[in-house]
Amino acid sequence: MLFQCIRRVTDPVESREMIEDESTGSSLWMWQNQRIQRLTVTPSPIHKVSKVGTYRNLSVHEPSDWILFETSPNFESILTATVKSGYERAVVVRDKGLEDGVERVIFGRNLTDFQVKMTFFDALWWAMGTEKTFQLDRFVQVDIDDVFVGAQGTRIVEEDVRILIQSQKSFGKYVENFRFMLGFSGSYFRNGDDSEDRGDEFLVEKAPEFVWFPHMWRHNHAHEHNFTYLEAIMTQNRIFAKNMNLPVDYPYAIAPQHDGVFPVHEQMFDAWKKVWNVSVTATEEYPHFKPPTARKGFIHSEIHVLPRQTCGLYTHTQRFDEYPDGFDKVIQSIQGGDLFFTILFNPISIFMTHQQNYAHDRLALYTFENLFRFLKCWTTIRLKWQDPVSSAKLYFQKFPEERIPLWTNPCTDPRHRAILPPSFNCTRKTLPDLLILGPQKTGSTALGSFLTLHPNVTQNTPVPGSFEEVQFFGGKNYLRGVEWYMSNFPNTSTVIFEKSATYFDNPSAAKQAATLIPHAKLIVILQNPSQRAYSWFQHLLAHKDPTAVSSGSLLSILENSTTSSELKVKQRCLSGGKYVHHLDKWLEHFSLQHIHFVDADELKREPAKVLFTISKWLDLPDFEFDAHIRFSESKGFSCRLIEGKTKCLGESKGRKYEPMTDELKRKLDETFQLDNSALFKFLRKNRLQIPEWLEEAVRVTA
Ligand SMILES: Nc1ncnc2c1ncn2[C@@H]1O[C@H](COP(=O)(O)OS(=O)(=O)O)[C@@H](OP(=O)(O)O)[C@H]1O
Repeated sequence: MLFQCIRRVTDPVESREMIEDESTGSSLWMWQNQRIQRLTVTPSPIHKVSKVGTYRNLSVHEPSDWILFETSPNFESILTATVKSGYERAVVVRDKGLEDGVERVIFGRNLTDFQVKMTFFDALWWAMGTEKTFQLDRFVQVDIDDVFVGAQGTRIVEEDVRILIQSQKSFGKYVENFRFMLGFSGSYFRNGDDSEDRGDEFLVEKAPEFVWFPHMWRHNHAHEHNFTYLEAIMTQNRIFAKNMNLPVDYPYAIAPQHDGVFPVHEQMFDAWKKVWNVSVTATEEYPHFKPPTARKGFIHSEIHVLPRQTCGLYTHTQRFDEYPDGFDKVIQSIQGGDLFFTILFNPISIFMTHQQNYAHDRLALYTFENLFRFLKCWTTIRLKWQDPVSSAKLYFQKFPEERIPLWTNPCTDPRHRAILPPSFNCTRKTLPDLLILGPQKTGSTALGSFLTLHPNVTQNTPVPGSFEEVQFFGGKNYLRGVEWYMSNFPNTSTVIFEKSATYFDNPSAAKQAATLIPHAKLIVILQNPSQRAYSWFQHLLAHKDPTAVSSGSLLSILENSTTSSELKVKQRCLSGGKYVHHLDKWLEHFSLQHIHFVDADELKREPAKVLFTISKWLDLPDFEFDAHIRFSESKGFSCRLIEGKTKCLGESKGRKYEPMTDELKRKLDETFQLDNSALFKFLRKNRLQIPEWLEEAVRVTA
């Protein structure tokens, strides 16, 4: 409620309490504990989806707990109640802002009533200023899965098919171009009694009336099979479709029980593409079956996965009186309940139904006819059908942020674990416990190599093409999926870590890492950002980066960058050093207790001490790092001692180059001044060790 400070007076006519807002001095008056008889959507610029002029009479059993507003030239009703005495008052009022210059929409009640709820969303869209761009089109697709699957006595017969065709035509009144989409597993064709077999035959005779899409040959669970087998059974289904002249016009398929779509079974995706050229599917499982309102889409391996909705009907719901919890639940869901709002909120709704819902009492036809009618009656939205390829295009245009999936750990979710291919071995540890985030050029390789000296610690197997790093989160490898990520880690019970110095300043890495490995610990190395930038520039020179080479110096890049390649070099040199800026992202997803900071200078100076602290933090048994790390005079850095031999990092780590000029150092220190001071404050506030270089940097600029 907007109003907190109120004055009560008693209305002599209705003996109800009238309340005046004193907190703002507003002249809005309201009535408490009202019973209302009718609700009418009043003309107003705010209504977008609610159809103006529609009204409904409320039952006498409705509670008398409504708060109503008195309208006036300053406050106009946008949803009007008629009360017993015949007076009209506002359930939702628009404050035109004439008193204090602020326009508002004020609700006197919670959002349980669907008209109030619709008005609330209209008001939200209005407040966000979306009224001009607001789209009223809603695309609806009704899939009838398993048109041939079902036990005898549950299946459709010829008459059901006739009614289905009629309904498809009559639904066209509400949904432009409406077509039912029929999913088939050919092996079950003519698997019923005589009348049901005739039903199947008739459906195939009438095949061109519908849009068809494949499941498997039988009701196969994809996760149980490899590519070869999946290819074979899909091909069988394809031959069936060809022999029966089923028009499979769109590259759309549905996996039985969504098995193989999420968690992704790569081999099913490959077989789909090879046999059916599939580019669109839908699932209820991403990111998870529950809650249905949070379902999303994603694109993987060029297949567009759209979210799929349930409509309260399942294979066992064939008759009105058998509906679990009573059929009233479905009616409530249609009449301003979940089903109604599913269509309202989603630009594209793909509903799953089954053949059985169109047999016997034909509950699906009842449900959708009433749902479409109800929507048509109460809203201004335009219901349409379009093919799944167009829907996928539209969906990912509207929600581009959903294109890249957010991988979860299927092994920790019983529902997902049950449909995992055997290649996902959840009995062994497959994901890292620790990430060394970098940033780049801070000594992350040295730290990782020293850490592997501990017998209870293992690193990922080296990945070719990315300096041995996995570079999964926030990078191209992320698109290769969880199974690929897991394949980089050995089967071991020790602490597993990977270091990808690209993670720290990547904008997507924190969220992706937290979604897959929420309990992982993280290490961040704090290197003087000026030194880090210079080291990165040396790295570019060593790799003969044309922009770095032609610029002549980092100073020139900092001062004169204009071209996009120069700006990119500049950004790459500077970005990683903006510690607090990037840390904010990681701290959105991980607690500070999960993050350990290493001073890069200390790592160079006293690596064994740094490693000792880390092993304590990781709860590892004591290990004498001292005895396994030696300083190499020729390298100028500490190296591992393995079987008596000094093993230093390669030439690209600990390069020999001229030190920074004073001028460049000044310029860089100046550039990082604010970032350094933010890092200093952050560490001090959280009682974390402040590196000497940072103390110095802040002192100099203070
Ligand atoms: N023990 C040891 N051996 C070799 N190098 C060491 C060591 N400790 C820290 N360093 C410093 O590490 C810098 C390279 O950092 P990274 O490994 O994080 O670089 S990378 O981003 O992974 O390429 C590298 O930067 P450059 O000196 O510019 O080559 C080193 O300064």
